[in-house]
Amino acid sequence: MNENEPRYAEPAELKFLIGAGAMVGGSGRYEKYLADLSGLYRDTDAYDRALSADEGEPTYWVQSSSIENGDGALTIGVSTLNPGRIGDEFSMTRGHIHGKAQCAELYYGLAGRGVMLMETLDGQTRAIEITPGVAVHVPGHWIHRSVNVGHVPFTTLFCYATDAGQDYEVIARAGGMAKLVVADTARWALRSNPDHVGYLPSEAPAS
Ligand SMILES: O=P(O)(O)OC[C@H]1O[C@](O)(CO)[C@@H](O)[C@@H]1O
Ligand SMILES: [Fe+2]
Repeated sequence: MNENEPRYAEPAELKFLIGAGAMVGGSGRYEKYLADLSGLYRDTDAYDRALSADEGEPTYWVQSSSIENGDGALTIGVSTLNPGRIGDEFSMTRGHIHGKAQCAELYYGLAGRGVMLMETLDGQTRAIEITPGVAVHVPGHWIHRSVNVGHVPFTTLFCYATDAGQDYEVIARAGGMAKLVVADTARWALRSNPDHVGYLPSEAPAS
């Protein structure tokens, strides 16, 4: 280490502008647009129609604070997912399992109404609704995806180990997650994904 480099990371103050789905004080930001989400929704005709009517707003955006690296470091941030439907599936994130599959994650609802859809490689599913004040503690080894089942942007605060990493291939190889979150008289319901061919437990990212 260079002797002029600070020995410790500088603590960060993070301000959550909840109505705006924004965080001040972070170090990174990315957006995902509908065009980036090809193959995510089962109804490809509905996806193509939505894409041709798309006005260029991101489907979701993520701001985060990562102030150190390596063992023990945390990434903290805010993720905002716009409402909408493609066919009868609600607007959702890509979903992933952590590259270090044993790493857990916290999601805390700040605004809107969403569902955290979680699945294991051996075929278990859980779906927990998140509204402001509700947190979901996602354990290691669970694939997870946020879904906006409301009418307004769904914003969560998240926190995970910086070196956890995200693996998107496990879902892609399985033909999507096992369950879809679809519109229903009870607002939302789970339905089996006809294209899902099952996860292979041996496909878990190396931990
Ligand atoms: O990485 P995905 O699956 O596109 O989803 C984005 C969400 O997951 C996170 O990457 C955190 O794991 C957040 O940034 C955000 O809430
Ligand atoms: Fe995650």
